[in-house]
Amino acid sequence: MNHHGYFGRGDRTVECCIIGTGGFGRSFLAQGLVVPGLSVRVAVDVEAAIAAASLRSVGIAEADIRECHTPEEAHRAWEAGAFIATGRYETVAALPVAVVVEATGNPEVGAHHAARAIEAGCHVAMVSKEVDSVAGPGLADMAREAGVIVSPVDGDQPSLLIGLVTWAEVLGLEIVCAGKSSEYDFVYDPETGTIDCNGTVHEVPGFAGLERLGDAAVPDMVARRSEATAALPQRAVPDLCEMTIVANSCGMLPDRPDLHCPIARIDEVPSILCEAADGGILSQAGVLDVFHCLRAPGEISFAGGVFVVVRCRHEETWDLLRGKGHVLSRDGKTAMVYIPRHLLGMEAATTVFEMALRGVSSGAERPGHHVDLVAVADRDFPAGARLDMGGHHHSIDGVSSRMVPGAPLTPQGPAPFYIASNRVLARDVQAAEPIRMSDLVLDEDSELLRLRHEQDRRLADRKLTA
Ligand SMILES: NC(=O)C1=CN([C@@H]2O[C@H](COP(=O)(O)OP(=O)(O)OC[C@H]3O[C@@H](n4cnc5c(N)ncnc54)[C@H](O)[C@@H]3O)[C@@H](O)[C@H]2O)C=CC1
Ligand SMILES: N[C@@H](CC=O)C(=O)O
Repeated sequence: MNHHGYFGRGDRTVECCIIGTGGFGRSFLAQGLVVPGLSVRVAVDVEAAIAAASLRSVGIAEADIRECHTPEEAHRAWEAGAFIATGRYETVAALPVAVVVEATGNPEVGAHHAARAIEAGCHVAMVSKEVDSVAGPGLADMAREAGVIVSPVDGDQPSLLIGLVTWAEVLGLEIVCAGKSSEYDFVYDPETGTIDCNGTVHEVPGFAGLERLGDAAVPDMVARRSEATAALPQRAVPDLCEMTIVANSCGMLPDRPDLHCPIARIDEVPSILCEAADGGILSQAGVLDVFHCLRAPGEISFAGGVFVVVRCRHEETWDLLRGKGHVLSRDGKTAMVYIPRHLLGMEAATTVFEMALRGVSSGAERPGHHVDLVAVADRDFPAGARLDMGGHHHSIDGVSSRMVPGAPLTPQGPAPFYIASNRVLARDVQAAEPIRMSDLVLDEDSELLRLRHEQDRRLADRKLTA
């Protein structure tokens, strides 16, 4: 596909506002300086000074930046052609911006910004997948009614995987499994008997002999690797959150609520993430999962990329493809096709252009509510405990996540993970129990909760599919 032809930009320029100038936001700001037809002149963070510092950090001269605290100041700065830094989206909401990129990663704040941006007539590039996992299908529907689009964003895996899945579907390939590798590889060094994961080195003496699948039985090898690396986290909330968004766009489900998350070398994926009847670990085909990329120091990484494992139907073609280096399973029944990249804000412009120039989302035109990402207590919690969300993974200490069939909120039903986050427990919760809506002290002013109720209402009115 010729991307210039696909986007048909001509001499148009798309004006954007970035909200949240952290790791993702700054990568988008930096790219905004070099993408033809992309202008990112408006930056929002918790304080104007922080947004201004982010603008400077990507090379914008101090003299070209205005810190604005009122809509009038923002208007004047816009007219003067300056870069605008502000501490509140409301200050810049009236500016003639086509796309708001929401990248705070904060579920409550992200929900507020998405709702206000839709009201302002802007498309929303929803980097904050936390919001999407709670109310994405409803938001997409609300946006459509308002004549705009809310989309997952290229640069993060949900959008990239939706692209790969739909590409495979267009080509008539049968998808056995679709997913991504986890954010950081498991780098095993046989000389030291350690695994390095994101700079933390773990002693894994039991891993010797498990480096390669060879002729071993897959379920056995997967279980032994998992046991030998019990010290390393093997489930991460963002991974399940990302697969929830893909589920709601593509109508695919996980094989188990916490995914399998096997530890696998790149060339082993189609032998592992295939049905048990073909020697793999899946109980069915057409499911979502994640693998931890196992490699040796210095070996190439999967780079948190996305993949589909597809059924090899025409033996001769796949034999040819194997000869060209494609990754087939041991018995040749399945193959992995993959994109070993996710480039954060560096590649978000393709979603911005899809929305602003083509009037389409990078996700589904009408995402359904197929899956909820819910919270489960891993230990006992007393009433009054606060479920603080924190860290790079936006996780809650002592709480894990599951992907379960999507359903409207009820007092006895499980709470979406990011509705539970940052809330106080109204009653004791025992280990291994789901955290239920009635277990939480809820703030009825919550925008996230309002959006979720709106989604549930649209589902009941059959505006959305379940
Ligand atoms: N950092 C990464 O490697 C990637 C991050 N993402 C996604 O991007 C989102 C953001 O993640 P990061 O950039 O890593 O987070 P971060 O913590 O580095 O940045 C978040 C920014 O939002 C700002 N912010 C918080 N509340 C705000 C408010 N009320 N108004 C305006 N700004 C506010 C913070 O001050 C901070 O600058 C998350 O949803 C994450 O999943 C996606 C792909 C990769
Ligand atoms: N999807 C990101 C994680 C961000 O939340 C990654 O894998 O880098």
